Amino acid sequence: MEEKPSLSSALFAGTRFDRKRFAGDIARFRTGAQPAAPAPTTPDAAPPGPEKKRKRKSKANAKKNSKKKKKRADGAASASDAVEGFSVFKGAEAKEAAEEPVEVEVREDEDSAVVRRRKEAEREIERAAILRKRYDIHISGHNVPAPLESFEELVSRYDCDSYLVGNLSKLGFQEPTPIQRQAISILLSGRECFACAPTGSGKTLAFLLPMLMKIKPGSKGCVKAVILCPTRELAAQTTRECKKLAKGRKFGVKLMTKDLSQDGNFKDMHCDILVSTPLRLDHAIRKRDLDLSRVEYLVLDESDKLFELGFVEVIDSIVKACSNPSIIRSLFSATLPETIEALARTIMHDAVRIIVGRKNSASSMIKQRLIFAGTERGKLIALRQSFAESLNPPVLVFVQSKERAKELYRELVYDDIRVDVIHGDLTEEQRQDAVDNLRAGKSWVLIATEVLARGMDFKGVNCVINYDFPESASAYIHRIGRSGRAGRSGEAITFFTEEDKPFLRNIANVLVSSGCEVPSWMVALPKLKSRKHRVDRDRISFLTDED
Ligand SMILES: Nc1ncnc2c1ncn2[C@@H]1O[C@H](COP(=O)(O)OP(=O)(O)OP(=O)(O)O)[C@@H](O)[C@H]1O
Repeated sequence: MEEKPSLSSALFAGTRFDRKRFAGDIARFRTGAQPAAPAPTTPDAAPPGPEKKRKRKSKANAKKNSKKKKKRADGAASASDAVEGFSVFKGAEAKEAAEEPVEVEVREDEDSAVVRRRKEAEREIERAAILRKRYDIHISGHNVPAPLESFEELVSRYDCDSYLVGNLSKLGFQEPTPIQRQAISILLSGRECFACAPTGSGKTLAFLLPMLMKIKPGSKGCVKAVILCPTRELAAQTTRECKKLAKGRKFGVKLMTKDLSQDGNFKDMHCDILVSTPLRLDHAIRKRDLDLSRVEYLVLDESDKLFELGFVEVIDSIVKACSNPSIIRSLFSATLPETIEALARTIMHDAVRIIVGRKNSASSMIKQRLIFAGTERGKLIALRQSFAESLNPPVLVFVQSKERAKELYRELVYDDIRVDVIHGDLTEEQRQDAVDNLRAGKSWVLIATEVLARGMDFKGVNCVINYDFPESASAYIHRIGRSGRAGRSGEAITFFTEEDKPFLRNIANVLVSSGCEVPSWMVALPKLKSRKHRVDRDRISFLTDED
């Protein structure tokens, strides 16, 4: 509890007025209108012809005397008190010249231009609201840029390099997903954001694309962007995605491996974008003199997980090491617990909060089922039965600990299915092999602990089985979110025993909020104080050690 103030102060420090970042706001203040995009030059905006001028002159003369009087009354005060925006129009020279009728006309033209721009801004706001409604995007924050209508707007509105647009198309991304529509425009306008969008909805591209558009490939020893991920597997996956998107430009994209963290010579390394887990990055900062003072972008992916447990202090020191005052920080996750949100709400400066769909809910693409298996033995029988009836690989099976992962693997390895296992006791290579084997179809079933629950993108995982009941609603949402990604449908089966029954309510509520049916007694169960559900379970394995 002690860490929060220091973390937050570091995370959201640097709230001084940044002219570069708020150039849009300054422009708006100057014109008095609120254009979300540069005001188009329409024929209406052209200066009036001579005939029009003569007609206006007589009208203007009628008003002139009263205006003159008012001007004199305002006098010196208006000149000296002029705030930045007004001084543009109210310099001493301009005042003298305003005695002439033609200047009054100019002012009228200016007035109509202001009105026109205001109308344009209103239309822009309306258009943005329609887009947000269509894509179920909810925002809070002021002057939030309009969501993208299409990837083409990256060029027309933000002057995106053609190589990047080409890469999007090569990757098969035709339309931005809702989170991409909103988060990209916000980050490109130089604003910070914290974003919550369903699993598999394209959050990775939502932070990679603006990053690649804003930073320039540079020289040795200058890290410009840092992406923090809670697990090594996710960091490796994000590095791969980033390289694919950056193809054609000489960006140095580096994954913080164990070796790099312990022996890396960062001063001589060309590394524009660094992807890491918190502990490895912290180690490199402290022991290898990694300089992060010129980082322009900091992304905390799976941010709620990063803030959990022992990571808080580490994240705090990383955030402090990224000391560039113009840094743009963003937080992304499919779950945004109230504690993290409350922290961000009170202290994030000028950040926009984006929620796509309903906060903390499962992807609507997943068909979810809860199955009562009675006992631990019952779960093993139910699993085998389900594989016998229909095994539609790839399948992910989640258990609550590495011991149980090993036990279940020993059970299933004798069955006629291609099964593999991943947990924290394996080497980094073994873990990566397990992931690659599932991706390549060499294994059909992968037994996993929580290490695979966050962010991992296996195309076409058809089914997630929660062999062990998840410890919280957010763990459930992330686990089952390994299926039903990028618009595909998926299935999630969760076994529960007598021991899990008191904890069913939380998960049943997730099912209800994503439109799945559950028996009414489940949601009527009493609310528990503890949100975490950790059970000492009987061993899975019925084999003796000699077997
Ligand atoms: N605009 C797009 N059009 C089509 N597919 C996309 C688009 N953007 C991303 N994808 C694909 O969608 C899948 C899921 O994306 P991603 O891994 O970024 O999801 P996520 O929202 O980060 O999920 P999680 O919360 O589980 O981390 C990936 O396979 C990615 O290639």
